[in-house]
Amino acid sequence: MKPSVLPHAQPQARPLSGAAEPLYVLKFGSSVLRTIEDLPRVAGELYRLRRAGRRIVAVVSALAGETDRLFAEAEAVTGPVSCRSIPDLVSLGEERTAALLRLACDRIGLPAEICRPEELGLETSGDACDSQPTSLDPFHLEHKLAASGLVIVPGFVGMGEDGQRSLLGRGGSDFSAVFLAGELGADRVRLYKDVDGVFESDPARTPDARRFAEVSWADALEVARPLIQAGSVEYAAARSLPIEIEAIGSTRPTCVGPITSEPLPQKPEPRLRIGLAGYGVVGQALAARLKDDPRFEIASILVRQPQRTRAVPPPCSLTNDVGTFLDAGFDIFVDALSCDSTGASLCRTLLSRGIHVASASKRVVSSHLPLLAGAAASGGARLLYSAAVGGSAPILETVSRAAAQGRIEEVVCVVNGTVNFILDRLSRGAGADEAIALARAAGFAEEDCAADLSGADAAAKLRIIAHHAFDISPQALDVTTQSLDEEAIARIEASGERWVQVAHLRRLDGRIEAGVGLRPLSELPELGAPAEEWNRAVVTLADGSVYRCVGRGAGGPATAEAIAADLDEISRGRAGIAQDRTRLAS
Ligand SMILES: NC(=O)c1ccc[n+]([C@@H]2O[C@H](COP(=O)([O-])OP(=O)(O)OC[C@H]3O[C@@H](n4cnc5c(N)ncnc54)[C@H](O)[C@@H]3O)[C@@H](O)[C@H]2O)c1
Ligand SMILES: N[C@@H](CCO)C(=O)O
Repeated sequence: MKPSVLPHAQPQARPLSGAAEPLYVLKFGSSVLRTIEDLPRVAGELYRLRRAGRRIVAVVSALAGETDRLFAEAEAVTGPVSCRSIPDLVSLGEERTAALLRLACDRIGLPAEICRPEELGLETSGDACDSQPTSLDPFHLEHKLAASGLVIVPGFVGMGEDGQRSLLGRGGSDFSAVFLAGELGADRVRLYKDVDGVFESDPARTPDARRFAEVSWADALEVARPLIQAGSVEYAAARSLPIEIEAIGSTRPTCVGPITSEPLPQKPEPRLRIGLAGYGVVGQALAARLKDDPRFEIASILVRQPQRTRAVPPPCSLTNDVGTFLDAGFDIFVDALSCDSTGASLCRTLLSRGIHVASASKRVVSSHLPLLAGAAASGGARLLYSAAVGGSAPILETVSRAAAQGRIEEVVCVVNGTVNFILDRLSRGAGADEAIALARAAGFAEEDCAADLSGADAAAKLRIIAHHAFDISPQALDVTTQSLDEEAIARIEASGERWVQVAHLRRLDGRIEAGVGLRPLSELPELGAPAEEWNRAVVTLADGSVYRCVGRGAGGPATAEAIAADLDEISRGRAGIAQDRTRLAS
């Protein structure tokens, strides 16, 4: 059956200005954003893709049931009288989700902007509550995208010919996303659903339904009508625009595009088992983050004191015995320990046995990287450690991306959340002891806070950054440090200025100069204004091009998100994960 194609206006697709990074338009509807409990997984998916260097327009629907509730509320006021202004009320559902999602992004240190209906430039025609998009003026959207790389757009709403809000008809957020993708010339448009693609029939009712890897626009209109809004499929067909349909965390979207392939039976993927060492600030935040992720199961947790009460109930029993910890059997080891010797020895042993490792410990990674990389190579395992540097600020990814483009000349960064937090508070009149106590209470500081204050923590991170920037061994780098001691604090307080602990790497006379020092922020305009525990990095190449990134440098949720993205990466390469868990015992 051929789709009936609506007569949409078809302006030429325009790439966004300065479009270096691929642009993805993603849509999160009420099947994946049912309640506020679902926000962390959606924010995590956005974080994962931003970290991988994608620019994102994220279109959201109202939370489940919200649109019906708002229509009913409107009707309670209007009765049978037809009112043009119903979209003003009903579109609040999508605006609320956009604001909630931005909060969830902020919590994990992912900058995002919201493009409100009046700024979006999406014009519509037809009935106010069942309109068709006709054109897009992306001026504000482009501006916001250039500023943060992630723009959240309330779906389902546009502006009618009379300049008032209009609605795109039920399921219209799909249409918002596909239309924006088409008009912006996006590299991908993906609609996230609670099912992993398009099936012959609803897998909730027919569990053995087969799944399409590819389904044509016309066939999608036949088999996937309840899943994808028809208008968006018709628009995509008219523009020859492929649409991806997938569940969060999936690696195999259905492509709704030019062809239909034979559907295949679904094989559920077994969960990946995680051995989590450390159940403090980071370990507990990771357990909370993975609670509803069907891909992972925390199988074993190693701690110092199993009897202590924890704020996040552990998903399995805690042990302080390494043998018992290992006996549970797992595919991935997460190092969230404060004890370096235990962490280093477990990482090395497990990597050599083929167990993948995600580490949050800059001390372990900066001191043992060549050894650990060797163990990973011999065991055929992956070693990831994004969380060890910058918390959720994707500093290592940004540096690696820059290094792939050209010769790095300089890296200037803020990489210690605790010190940045303290200096920020000092500049706002707090006393040093109070600021340090607040940083500790927030879970930013190391077990021994002296490592933060002395610059040793930043120096360890700088060594890892240098490895990614200049391909040198972390241990080979000499780093000068300056301590935030009483004398420095007195000098900073007397200056009345905002100071930063800045870490830098610079090519100088054929060697790499590296240092961690305290400077007034006014001397470092390129750093912007990193507030509280936020970290940032500015990477400059020999040709003058500049790469930047920001994120929360410390704290449970941000650090756990970086680990979750590492776990996601491991899960995506799961073909390489051996299923023989007896390796642990050997
Ligand atoms: N807190 C942060 O903001 C943050 C951010 C990024 C990285 N990190 C790193 O993550 C790791 C954990 O940090 P945290 O803040 O969660 O620390 P934490 O002190 O809150 O927790 C440490 C955990 O390690 C366990 N532990 C310590 N020694 C042990 C031993 N010998 N055997 C078994 N268990 C042991 C403790 O019982 C505790 O569960 C550290 O390497 C830290 O540098 C922390
Ligand atoms: N103590 C560290 C934790 C993140 O590595 C900091 O404050 O930056």
